[in-house]
Amino acid sequence: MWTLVGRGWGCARALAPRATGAALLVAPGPRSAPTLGAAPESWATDRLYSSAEFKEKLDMSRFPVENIRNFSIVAHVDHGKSTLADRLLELTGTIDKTKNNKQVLDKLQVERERGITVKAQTASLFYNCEGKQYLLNLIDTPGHVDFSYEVSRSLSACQGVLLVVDANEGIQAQTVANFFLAFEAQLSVIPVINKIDLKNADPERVENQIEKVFDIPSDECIKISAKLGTNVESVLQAIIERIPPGVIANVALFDGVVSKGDKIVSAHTQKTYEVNEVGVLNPNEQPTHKLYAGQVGYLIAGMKDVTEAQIGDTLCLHKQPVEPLPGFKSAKPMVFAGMYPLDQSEYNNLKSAIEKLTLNDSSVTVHRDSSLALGAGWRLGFLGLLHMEVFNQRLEQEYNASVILTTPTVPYKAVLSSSKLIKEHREKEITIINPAQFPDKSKVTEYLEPVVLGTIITPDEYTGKIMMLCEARRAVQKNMIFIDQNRVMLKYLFPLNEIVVDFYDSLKSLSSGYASFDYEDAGYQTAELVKMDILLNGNTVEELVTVVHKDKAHSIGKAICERLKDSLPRQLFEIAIQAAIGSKIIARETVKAYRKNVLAKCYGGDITRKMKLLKRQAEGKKKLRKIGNVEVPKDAFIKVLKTQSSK
Ligand SMILES: Nc1nc2c(ncn2[C@@H]2O[C@H](COP(=O)(O)OP(=O)(O)OP(=O)(O)O)[C@@H](O)[C@H]2O)c(=O)[nH]1
Repeated sequence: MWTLVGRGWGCARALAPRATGAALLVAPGPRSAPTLGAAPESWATDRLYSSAEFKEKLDMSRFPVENIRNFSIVAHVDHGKSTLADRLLELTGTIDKTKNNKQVLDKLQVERERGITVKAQTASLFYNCEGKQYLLNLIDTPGHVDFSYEVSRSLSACQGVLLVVDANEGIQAQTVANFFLAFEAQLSVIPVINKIDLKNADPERVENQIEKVFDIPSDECIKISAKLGTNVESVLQAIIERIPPGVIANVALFDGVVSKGDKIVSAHTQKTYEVNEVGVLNPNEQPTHKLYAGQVGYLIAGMKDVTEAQIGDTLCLHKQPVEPLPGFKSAKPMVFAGMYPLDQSEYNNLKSAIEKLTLNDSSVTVHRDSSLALGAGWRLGFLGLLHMEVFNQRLEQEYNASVILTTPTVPYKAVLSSSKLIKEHREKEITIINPAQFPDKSKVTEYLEPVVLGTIITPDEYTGKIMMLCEARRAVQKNMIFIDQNRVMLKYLFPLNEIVVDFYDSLKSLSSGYASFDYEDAGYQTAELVKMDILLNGNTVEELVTVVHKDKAHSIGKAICERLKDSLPRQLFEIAIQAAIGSKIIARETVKAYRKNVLAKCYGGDITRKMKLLKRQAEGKKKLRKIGNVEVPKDAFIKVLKTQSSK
């Protein structure tokens, strides 16, 4: 039996060009490294494992479980994971040293542009140590909080991690989060202090931080410069010595052999497929005909779309059913936003672009939605704000799509008291991802909002300002320790909606960029939530209904009214813009009456010019949405919907 550990980018790439039959990445592959795992014994050890000759003769049956190590590299953003991965690939001969390799595992355009890793990549390295040939499966991981789902997914396939820490910056918020993910998964953690070549590097200080925060003896830290390659060989040694041999890898074979032509069944869908191809990723797909227990590889079967290729699924031979292995926790969207085509005629193109992109990123949830002002569209769920931005950027870059993305919201819950509503929803506790569906207070026992446990690491001098920022965001302090003489680690419980829009930017700007932030899901807490309506001359604007915390209602309502005032054109009569909770008005702005005379500049009697101007005015009106007697241009909605903030 095999478990489907990841689909990865490699899989999606394979899916797209093949019109029929789908690629199923059973094992996101590692890149191979130097040593003669399966190479003919006559080969010199420095022979490149990237060579065609090696790949052709690759015989995976020659790697017993005790010679396999599955590991991930985890780190805070920019601490050097990808650079270390490049060096490991070079050192093991997987890629050519002479080629000035830079972030070989980062393949998406958005990754190269933003310098971040979004999708976990993997590579099989072959390494020769003291006469033994090892297969090291390296699973590179994203750096940003939003993608910690990819991190956990990678970790579940490993027995150990390299925890990379920048020798100058030291432990950052995400280092802490990643360490605990690995610790909880009971993995061996090898601390690697990187960038020791930097002028301001202070590896001893970082060693002490590691000992203090993670309780790892400082002499276990390996000090390297991934950029220059200094001491990277010791990392390979440590992988072999400190990480236990592993059976499970990214697409792990737990038992038996899988071969081309085998009939397999998915425990998740119960569908049967024929295996068209198996192999390893070296670094691209390299067919091997067979994969054996303990090995990691990929598999191509006739799966038609990603929903059939569930991460964590168990695959087994058709005639030998097994108990499914425990699956992986699926990613849970934490941020929801509306997405609409800029022009409705683009709806179908955008639909197909979203479908293709979600093939590659199944953690995005998609529900059809429509808005009177913005037309037909979708409500998408993302893992976090950066995830949302990256998705949007990929739509634009890879599919040339122009979209309107509305202000993100979080999933609230309501415990219902009205038996009619309970019957309607078939459950007592409902999740609300669309503010328009927020149930009235008279029908609920309580409302709940998602909370996260945030970790902030900052130089001491900014602590005061940061504490004020956190308090303004309704956060509750849980812990505060000095991790060395001048760095503080703060832990706060935040309502998710308070950090979803601009918390990270505010934190960065008030700490001159020095504070780092990470968060983990901490469930739900009771909250005094209210539904806020925006009215134009007494009529509710459905698009602008929001759910807000009672204490923030006034400031948010005021901000929306002001923005709407700035973006609404004057009309022939006065317009009252109001924010209301139930029948109570909490904010108001007024747009004065005005008549736009498009003919004002037409002196004399050129009738054709006058007609043209009147026609243009009429066309402009088509883009307006009438709310009561008030005409609202689409642009006004876009401005308000896109810039609303949680303050
Ligand atoms: N001086 C120095 N710079 C390094 C070293 N290792 C990495 N860097 C630089 O640090 C920056 C970030 O390195 P990456 O390898 O992209 O970091 P990463 O952790 O993979 O980043 P994410 O994918 O965004 O999480 C790059 O500009 C690297 O060139 C090192 O040992 N010394």
